[in-house]
Amino acid sequence: MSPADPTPQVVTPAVPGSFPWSVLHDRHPKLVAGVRDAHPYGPDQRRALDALVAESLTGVIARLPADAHDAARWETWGTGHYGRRWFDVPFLFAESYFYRRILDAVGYFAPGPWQGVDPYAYLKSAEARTSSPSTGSLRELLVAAVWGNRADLSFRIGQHGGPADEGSLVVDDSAALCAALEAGLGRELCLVADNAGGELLADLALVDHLLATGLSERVAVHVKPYPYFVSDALATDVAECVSVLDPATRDRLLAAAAEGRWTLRTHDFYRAPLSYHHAPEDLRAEWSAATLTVFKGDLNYRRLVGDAHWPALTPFADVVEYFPGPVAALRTLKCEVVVGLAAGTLAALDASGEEWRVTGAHGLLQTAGLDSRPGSSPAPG
Ligand SMILES: O=P(O)(O)OC[C@H]1O[C@](O)(CO)[C@@H](O)[C@@H]1O
Repeated sequence: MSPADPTPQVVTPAVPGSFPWSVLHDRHPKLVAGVRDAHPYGPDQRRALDALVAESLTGVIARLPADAHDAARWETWGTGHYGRRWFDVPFLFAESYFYRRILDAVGYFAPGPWQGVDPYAYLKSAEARTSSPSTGSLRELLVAAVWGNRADLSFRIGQHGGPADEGSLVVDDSAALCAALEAGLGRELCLVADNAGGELLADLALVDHLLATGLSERVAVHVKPYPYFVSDALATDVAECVSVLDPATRDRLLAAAAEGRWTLRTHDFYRAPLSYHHAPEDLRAEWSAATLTVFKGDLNYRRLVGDAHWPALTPFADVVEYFPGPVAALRTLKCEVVVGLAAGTLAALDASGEEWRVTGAHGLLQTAGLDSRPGSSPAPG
């Protein structure tokens, strides 16, 4: 499919038994039960969490309270979705808004004792403290950053247990990426982080390597502005991960931060229920100023390519042509969306009888625009 072809259908949770349907129907209730049981929440918070689950399963999507600090933002982001069944709206909206509503239910934004208390911190800390950072060559660190993306706590709540060892890369552009990095493409690198814990430790090992070897002069790690999709990394998670690193790596990273060579950034749009085609100008300007932007994880991939039923053979470069600079995606496959496969790979995966798109057994390291600056392509929805 070229950018001129009709855009593919947006993913929704409408079909019973489909993967997105099972996330809303099975995974979200389990996730809420886990959060509720792990905290000394009072009756109001418990009631609000249970009501949210009931609403998502059998009700229609309610608006945020009018006095929520971001009510206007969500009014715009959710245009056309309020009052509809949760299963009848785009999957990306249903998931993102569900996570926003959990924060409302537990009082994350309300003045009081629970303000700013990350409801997923208990999972993240355990993960950070039991994972070990990766070591090795540039390629090994890049590949470790792919498999680090298995460390996704919302994924663990689902019925699929990701295998512990390395799986297969269904697209492996690591040779081209290493060559480009060694030629200076990572000079001003932007890494859009995904999960805290083991994944973030792998990402920090990569960042440290790039800075220590001089392949990067500066690295900006982009994190979420508030808790999102269970395990997504916040600045506090970065601080926690730095604290469990070996002393030499920790000192190098702290020195890089102190000198402004390693920075943390965030942007409100990172918690938007929209693909990156819709990113505001200031965020696009940050990506565009980077010599290379690396997107980590499954959700970032969905947002980068557009959360749509792309034919898997669609070239990655065509789909991300809109992106304002060279780009790499490092993820394990935990949803139905994938592009850029070779025909033989797709045939073998389909013949395997596995649910290869969603189990996390497979990963990819995909690149585009390493030697050119792409222009623009349309959003799929
Ligand atoms: O943490 P990651 O790699 O972005 O993965 C999150 C994935 O989990 C899911 O939310 C399902 O629980 C997927 O829809 C999503 O793509």
